[in-house]
Amino acid sequence: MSERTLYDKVWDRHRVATLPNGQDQLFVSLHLIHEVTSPQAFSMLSERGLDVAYPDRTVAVADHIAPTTVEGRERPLADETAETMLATIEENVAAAGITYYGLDSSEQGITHVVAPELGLTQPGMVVACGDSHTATHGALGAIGIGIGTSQIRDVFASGCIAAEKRAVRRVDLEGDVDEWVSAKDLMLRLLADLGVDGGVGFVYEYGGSAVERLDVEERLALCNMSIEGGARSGYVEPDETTVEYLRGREHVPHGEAFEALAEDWLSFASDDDAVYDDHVTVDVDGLAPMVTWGTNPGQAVEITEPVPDPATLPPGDREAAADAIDHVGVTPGESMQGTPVDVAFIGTCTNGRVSDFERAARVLEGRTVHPDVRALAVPGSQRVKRELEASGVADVFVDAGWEWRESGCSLCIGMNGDVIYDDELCVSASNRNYVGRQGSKQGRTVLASPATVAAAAVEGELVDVREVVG
Ligand SMILES: CC(C)[C@H](C(=O)O)[C@@H](O)C(=O)O
Ligand code: SF4
Repeated sequence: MSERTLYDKVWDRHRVATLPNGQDQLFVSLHLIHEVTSPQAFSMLSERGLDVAYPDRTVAVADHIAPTTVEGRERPLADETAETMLATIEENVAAAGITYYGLDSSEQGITHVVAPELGLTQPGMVVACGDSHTATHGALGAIGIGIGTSQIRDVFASGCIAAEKRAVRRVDLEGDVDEWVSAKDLMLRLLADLGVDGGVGFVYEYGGSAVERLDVEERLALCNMSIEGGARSGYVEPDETTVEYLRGREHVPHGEAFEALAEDWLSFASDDDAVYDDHVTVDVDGLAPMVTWGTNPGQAVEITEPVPDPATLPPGDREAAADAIDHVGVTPGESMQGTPVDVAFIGTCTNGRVSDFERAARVLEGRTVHPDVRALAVPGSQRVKRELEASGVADVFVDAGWEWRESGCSLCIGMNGDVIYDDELCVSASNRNYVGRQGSKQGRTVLASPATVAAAAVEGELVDVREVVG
């Protein structure tokens, strides 16, 4: 059969049945769980006297509440709620026989960082997780689906979810960009163009010259923020870059078995004559580094551009824009350059991987954090942390005056005690900037790439990283 997109192919491979209500019953290849959204689903399962059907397809981590200091990880945790969440997932995974990367595991980290780096996520899979950033896994040519509590229960009980097939929008990002402009910048451009609801009802297939050149870590950052644009899933077709990324990883086979599997993986790429429901092309040629000016990820501009005057925006966006401008304290008509920064944060399932820290370290080399800035580096996983410590990148951060922490979600969502205070402004390599997201209602979050965060940490204000590295 031809004319199929990757989404069609993965869907067809995993569809078990069509249900009476029109939804499809979809078999889940890999079920990732974490301490925040799994407890209730486990309770629902035991209320019905059911066991986890496929413990060997389920992998658990502790990430959201993970303290990021060694002392903070001592049990019981200081925060009672966090301790309860941790104790609950420990009990549940032990009873079900599920692999668990807890706080003392050398593989602990954020779900969406751990699964790709261990080769658990593979092309052609359906990856489900009770977390909206499950789209991340699409970077490897899988379909990542963020699911709710009752669906987590369903996967536990049957290995399947009931799901509706979405429309596929091909999103081509075309053009050449500077080496200091990353996937995060491309994504913020796309979000600014299409808005945070622009992708509702769609799955995004990312392509075009600017995407083809991205390595897998960059593709992970891109797909990660699909949900910020309203698309439940987003993916990049598997290619040789994908295959080489997975070669040698812990959960993929070796030798001939790998070559055979790789051939199957590549066959999931969309057919040349694949039919799409919609097609968007974004010209990213010469794009400057992006920053958000508001309180949603689509309120973003190039660092060289002015913050828009709400009156010039589409009528439906004006009120939110005016509120955002008021909250963040920026001036329409002026660029974000020169905005003072209190906190700098690099980490998360968007930009907490090895290459993110490496690129930021190139900015930090020989420079120090501005005296008014608190700078926090939180590797996305223990594996990322180890690798950066072995290569000397961690030393660059520490020498520049950053706090070098243990892995977890940390300041992305502030559930582990890492927060900003009062009306502090945090320039952050994370994916969400809603009011209160980082733990303070008056707090302000500016989303940017790791390189831009590093440059701001050094200068004490938002700057064009290209000027800092000169
Ligand atoms: C806590 C969790 C359910 C949530 C999500 O679904 O994404 C979190 O990871 C986030 O980023 O807001
Ligand atoms: S790092 Fe942030 S976005 Fe990612 S799973 Fe954790 S809280 Fe959610």
